[in-house]
Order: sequence, then structure tokens, then C-alpha cells
Amino acid sequence: MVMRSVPKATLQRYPIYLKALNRLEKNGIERVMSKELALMVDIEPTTIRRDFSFLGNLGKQGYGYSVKKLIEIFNKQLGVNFDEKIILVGAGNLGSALLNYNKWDYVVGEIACGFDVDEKKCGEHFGVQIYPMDQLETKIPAGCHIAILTISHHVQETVNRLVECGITGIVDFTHQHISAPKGVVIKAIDVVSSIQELVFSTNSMNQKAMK
Ligand SMILES: NC(=O)c1ccc[n+]([C@@H]2O[C@H](COP(=O)([O-])OP(=O)(O)OC[C@H]3O[C@@H](n4cnc5c(N)ncnc54)[C@H](O)[C@@H]3O)[C@@H](O)[C@H]2O)c1
Repeated sequence: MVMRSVPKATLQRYPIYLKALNRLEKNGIERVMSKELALMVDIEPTTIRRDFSFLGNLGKQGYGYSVKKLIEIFNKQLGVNFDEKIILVGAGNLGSALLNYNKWDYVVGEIACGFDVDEKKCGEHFGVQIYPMDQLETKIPAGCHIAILTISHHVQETVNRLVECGITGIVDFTHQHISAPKGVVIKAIDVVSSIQELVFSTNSMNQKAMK
């Protein structure tokens, strides 16, 4: 059903729509106009209509979109899965914060379990079981593809092991340069670079304003 190649910016907005659509469905709403959705997600109705045009024929204009149909499309055609079994590797400060926040159901899934080299970090944390790292190969949930990496040591070796276990997507908080084979996607999250980018763009805006 996805007809044309979807621009990156559009793909980045799909999870936002999905979250709002799930909320609507939970509240028993069957159809939604782009104007109504716009108010929920703070995105222009024209942008929403253009973004949805990549999803194929969604019905007659003026009748609103079927909430159920859109959720189905996002779920099946785009491979977005609410039941993604995610693992967390490294249950230290950052890892614990993410475990505590583990409220991604209806959006992507949840952290099913975690792993750590330090036995003291193992056991149940925020309702999630943390296993010793030497049990990675045996305890990783079946069908798990996504790992969150919040470790501080032996990053590349750990990535290699995760890939061997079938991980194809890594959310990487480690700040380290890591490599992975083709087909494995690494999404680096770095607060420091984000701040640097912000400082750079606010400085250049200020310089332009002073000219
Ligand atoms: N991306 C960001 O913006 C950002 C911000 C802060 C910290 N960090 C990075 O995140 C990582 C975690 O930071 P933290 O403050 O939570 O550290 P932390 O020391 O509190 O936690 C790290 C945890 O990982 C475990 N660990 C270390 N190496 C491991 C391995 N190879 N396999 C399994 N477990 C392992 C440790 O036992 C510990 O429990 C660090 O690499 C840090 O540099 C990134």
C-alpha cells in the first residue's frame, strides 16, 4: 500500500500521528479530520494530508480518515509494531531512568528485560528483570530486534554480541564510535551534540539579527 518512497521528515512524523490515533481509538473515535488531528499533534493540516497521501487511497475527501484503517496501515504496512520487545543493556544511571520511564506501550512496545555485567544491578528494577550479561544469549526474548545501549565499557564487543543474537536496531547512548554490519541500524542519541547544535544555531541566528 505504501506507493512512493516516503521522505525522511514524513517518516519522522508518522509515530506522532500514530500516538494521537491510538489515543483517539482508545476514546472510541472512529473518524478524524486532518484539522482535528492537526490540533492534537500541532502539525499543519496540509502537512498531514500530504504525509498521509503516501499511504495510498484513504477514502473520499471531506469524510475524515478512518482511525482504525490508519492505525492498521501504520502497524502492518510500515512495520510499526506496538509489541516490539526491546532489551536494555546497561542498567546504570541512564539505563535506570529509561527503565523507570518504560511507558511506550501503544507506541512501540516496551523494555522486556535488561542485561548488565554488574551482578549488583541484576534482579528486578522498575518491574523489569535485569539478567547478568553472560545470560544474554539464553535470556534475550524471541523475536527481539531492538536494543538500547547504555553501557560504559567494551561497547564494540557488546554490539558484536547483540548482532549475533539477532539485534538489527540499536539506540546508542554511549558517545562511542561503533560499527555494525550492513542491515543493522544504529541510532545515536547524544545530548551533548544536541546542545552544541542548539548553541551553534542560536548563535548564528543572533549574528544575523545583529547585522
Ligand atoms: N547520550 C548521552 O547524551 C549521554 C548522557 C549521559 C551518559 N551517556 C553515556 O551513557 C552510558 C551510561 O551512562 P551512565 O551514567 O548510565 O553510566 P553508569 O556507569 O551509571 O551505567 C553503566 C552501566 O552499564 C554496565 N556496563 C558497563 N559495561 C557493560 C557491558 N559491556 N555490558 C553490560 N553492562 C555493562 C555497568 O555495570 C553499569 O551498570 C555511558 O557510556 C555514558 O557515557 C550518554
